[in-house]
Amino acid sequence: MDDNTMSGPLLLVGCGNMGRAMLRGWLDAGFICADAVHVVEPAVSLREEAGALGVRTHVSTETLEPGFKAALAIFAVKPQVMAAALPAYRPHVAEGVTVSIAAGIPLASIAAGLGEVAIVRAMPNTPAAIGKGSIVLCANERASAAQIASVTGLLSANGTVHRVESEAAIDAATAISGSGPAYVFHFIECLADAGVNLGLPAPLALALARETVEGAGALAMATGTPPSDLRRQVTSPGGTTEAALTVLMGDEGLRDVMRKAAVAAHRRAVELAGNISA
Ligand SMILES: NC(=O)c1ccc[n+]([C@@H]2O[C@H](COP(=O)([O-])OP(=O)(O)OC[C@H]3O[C@@H](n4cnc5c(N)ncnc54)[C@H](OP(=O)(O)O)[C@@H]3O)[C@@H](O)[C@H]2O)c1
Ligand code: PRO
Repeated sequence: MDDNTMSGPLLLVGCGNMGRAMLRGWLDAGFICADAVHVVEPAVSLREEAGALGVRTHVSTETLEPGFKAALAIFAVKPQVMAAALPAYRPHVAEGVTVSIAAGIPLASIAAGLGEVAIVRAMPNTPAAIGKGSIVLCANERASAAQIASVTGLLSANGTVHRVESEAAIDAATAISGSGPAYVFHFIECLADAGVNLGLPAPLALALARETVEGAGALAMATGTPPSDLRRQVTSPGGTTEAALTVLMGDEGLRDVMRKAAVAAHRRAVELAGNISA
C-alpha cells in the first residue's frame, strides 16, 4: 500500500460483536467494497450474518485461496484464542499490515505468532458500528508510515482515531474507552431503574435515561466546555441536582467507584497478556 487507500483485499478474522461492529462501520461509510472483504468466522450464524452484508466468508483459513495475500488483516478474536489462531494466517499476512484489537495482547506476542510483520495494535469500542467509536492505536517498528495511514484511514470510518507511541496506553484505553460503553449502558440501566423506583412507567423511564445520556454527551462534545462547568450549569444552589450530587460525589461516590472499576479492567488487560507466549 502506498497511500491511505486500500490496494488489496481486507481479511477480517473473527466476526463477533466487535468484528461485526467494525465491518458495519466500514461498509456503511463506503470505505471498502464488500467484495474486497474476506471474513473468517467459525460460527455459522455469524458467518451467515456477515455473508448477508455481501462479504466473502470462510469457516477457516482452509477455504482461502492458497496464494491469498491480505493487504490489511484485522484480528478480532478473543485474546484467549490469539496464540492458537495466529500461525495459520502467517502466509496470508506477510506482505500487508496486520491489526489486532485483542485486549491485552502485546505487539511482541502478535509478532511471535505471525513473524516479523507490520502490526498495529488497536483498541476500538462498539459505537464503531455507527461511526461514533473511539479507536486508540499503536504500531510496531515494521509498520511504515503509509501502512499506519492506511489503517488510520480505514478505522476513521469507525470513529475518532488516536495514535499513541506507548503501548501501555492501549491497556489504559481498554479500561476507559474499550470497556467504557458497557459502563455507560449500565448507567442508563441504573438511571431508568431509579425512574421506575420513583413511579415512572418503565418505557418512559428508559426513554428519559437514553435521551439524557445522548443529549448530555452531545452537549459535552458540541461545546467543548469542561464537564465540570456543564455540571455546575445544571446544579442550582439548594436545588434538586445538588441534593443528588451530595450522594454521587460523597465519600466512596462515583469518582471512587469509576476509578476502582477502571483499575480492575486495566489489571485484567495486563493479565490477558499472559495468554500468549512472547
Ligand atoms: N466487544 C467489544 O466491545 C470489544 C471492544 C474492543 C476490543 N475487543 C476485542 O475484540 C476481540 C473480539 O471480541 P468480541 O467481543 O467481538 O468477541 P466475540 O463476539 O466472541 O467474537 C470473536 C469471534 O471470533 C471467532 N473465532 C474464534 N477463533 C477464530 C479463528 N481462529 N478464526 C476466526 N474466527 C475465530 C469466535 O468464534 P467462536 O465463538 O465459535 O470461538 C467468535 O465468533 C477480543 O479480542 C476483544 O478483546 C472487543
Ligand atoms: N470488550 C473487551 C473485554 O471486555 C475488551 C474491551 C471491551 O475484554
